[in-house]
Amino acid sequence: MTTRHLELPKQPALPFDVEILANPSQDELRELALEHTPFCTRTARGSVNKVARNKARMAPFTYIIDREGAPQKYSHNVISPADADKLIAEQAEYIQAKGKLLLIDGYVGVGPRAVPVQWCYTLEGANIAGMQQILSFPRARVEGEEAAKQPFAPAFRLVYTPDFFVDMPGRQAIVVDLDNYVTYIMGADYFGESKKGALRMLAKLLFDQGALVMHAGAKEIRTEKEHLTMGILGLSGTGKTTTTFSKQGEHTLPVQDDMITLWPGGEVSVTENGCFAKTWSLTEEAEPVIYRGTMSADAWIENVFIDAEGNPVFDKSALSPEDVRRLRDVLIGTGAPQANVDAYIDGSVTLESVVDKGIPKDGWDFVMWTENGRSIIPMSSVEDAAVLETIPAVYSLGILNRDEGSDAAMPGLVRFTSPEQAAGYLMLGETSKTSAAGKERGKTRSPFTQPFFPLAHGRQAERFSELAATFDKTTMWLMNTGYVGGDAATTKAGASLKVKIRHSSAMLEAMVEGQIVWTRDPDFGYEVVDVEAPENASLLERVPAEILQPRRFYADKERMAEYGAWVDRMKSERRAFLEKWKVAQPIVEAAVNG
Ligand SMILES: Nc1ncnc2c1ncn2[C@@H]1O[C@H](COP(=O)(O)OP(=O)(O)O)[C@@H](O)[C@H]1O
Ligand SMILES: C=C(OP(=O)(O)O)C(=O)O
Repeated sequence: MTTRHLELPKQPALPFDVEILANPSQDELRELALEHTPFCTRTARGSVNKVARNKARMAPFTYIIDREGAPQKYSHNVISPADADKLIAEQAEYIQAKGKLLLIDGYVGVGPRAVPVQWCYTLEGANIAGMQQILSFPRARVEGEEAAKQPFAPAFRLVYTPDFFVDMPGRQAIVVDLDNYVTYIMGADYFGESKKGALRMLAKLLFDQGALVMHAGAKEIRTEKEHLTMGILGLSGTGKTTTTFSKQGEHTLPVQDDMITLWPGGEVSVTENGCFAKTWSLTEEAEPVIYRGTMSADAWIENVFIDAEGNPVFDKSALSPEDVRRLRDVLIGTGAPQANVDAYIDGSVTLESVVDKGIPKDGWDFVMWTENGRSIIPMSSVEDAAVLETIPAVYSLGILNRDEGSDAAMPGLVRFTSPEQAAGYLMLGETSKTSAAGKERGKTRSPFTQPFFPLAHGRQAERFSELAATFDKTTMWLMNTGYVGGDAATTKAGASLKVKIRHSSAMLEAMVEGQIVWTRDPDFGYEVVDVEAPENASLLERVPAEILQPRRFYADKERMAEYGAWVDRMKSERRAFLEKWKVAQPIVEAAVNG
């Protein structure tokens, strides 16, 4: 297969008359961060942690410049060119007044489909620059040593001023210029805006060139005969990173944990030279690569709780009044109301009075540490990583749905029976909201699990259908990485089941090895593991039958009425969602009835 080279836009010269600090070393960036980034400290392990105001990406404050007066073309909020120009001019004044700009030149992707990107930060963003330098591919690797000494010609630019507050909702704005491939980030201080800023523009650029950038991890599967790629889509927090790094026998090599690009013929290209991993409940035993990377001296971490001795703590939840006293300046400096902080310290307000079922009331978020702590892990520390320049074609594509709640009835593993059915479920992008999505809980649907796809979401379904028609035989599947019949609160009492990482890994392994005997689900027409088939006995030793077929769980617990209500509701909600996006009728029918 010949790889077509990309048509790339070209950025004009930098429009700022300031001192440029171009491509400092990691050590220099660490020193700059410790000096200029607020609430950035060195941990006892030697790593650098930043406590940020934003604990997640801010979709409501992200605006695409709409030059045609056609907001329906985009999936994000839009902003008029005049309003955008005003914000961009104010940001330029801020940069002039600061007098210095840090540049990180690098690539999104590697090999012939790599896109050159210039990330620009005022000095308070030095930690973000340090993290971004690791996740981007270095010029020398893409261009070769000699060419990398020549002036850089970026196709995309990001201008990131974390502490420049604007007169907009939330005092922040992420302004996306998809016509000129520049993103301006003002008043946000979360690293995810930096990486997703470039990846969002990549999604537009490559969509126009016939591909689909997917919110998906990937792993390479090596059998004696073939090398193949498995793509794993999922909303934030559903398990892409965990599944990418879990092992299925000795034959799986991690490729990417967040975004891949799918091309005609099932060709795959990569985007990042590492990952921005979650650290919540991290243990060495369950996630050795992420744990060791996070604990290493040269790690960049964000929003991780650091104890009084300077050590990272990954399962911190409620803060005690003593914790809050110690962290008073950090908490107030990152947005906690001072009066509330002091009332908590002096004991006039208690945890129980401001937290309801684990969710803090407005103004009291600071009493519960965020579950969206993060760490940057370079691909170079992933010992068994695949060769990223040459990724084999996709042969297996799945979607993760972290189901949760009394009506969590998605089977542990589903195999789709037609490309239309798979396209429908990908378009539905179902999951239960996770910590990474902020305070919101409950079921959500996000087309292709990709809320930051900038063009109208329906276009993802169209493009996917076109691409799927060019794939070789590709297995498409869904895994529930959450619960059956309940949530964490009900699992201990046996009223629900948790789909554990080892269960998911066992199901994936059996599927990769082609060992599973399937049976048709009577309600939805997709296939599930046949728990009666003797060929599936070894999988059943590792995964409960009630996870493989949740209908059995509801039957055992005499909850079939609930199960029946779930089936009816899913059918009508799924149909309504797909019809709202004007998805083609054969896809709607295949997703609803099989
Ligand atoms: N069955 C499972 N599969 C994958 N992750 C699971 C599972 N059960 C629990 N988890 C936990 O859920 C979280 C998933 O997060 P992560 O893999 O970072 O998601 P993503 O990369 O999609 O944002 C991890 O903390 C992981 O330990
Ligand atoms: C960083 C993000 O994605 P993920 O949680 O999938 O890493 C994000 O959506 O901001």
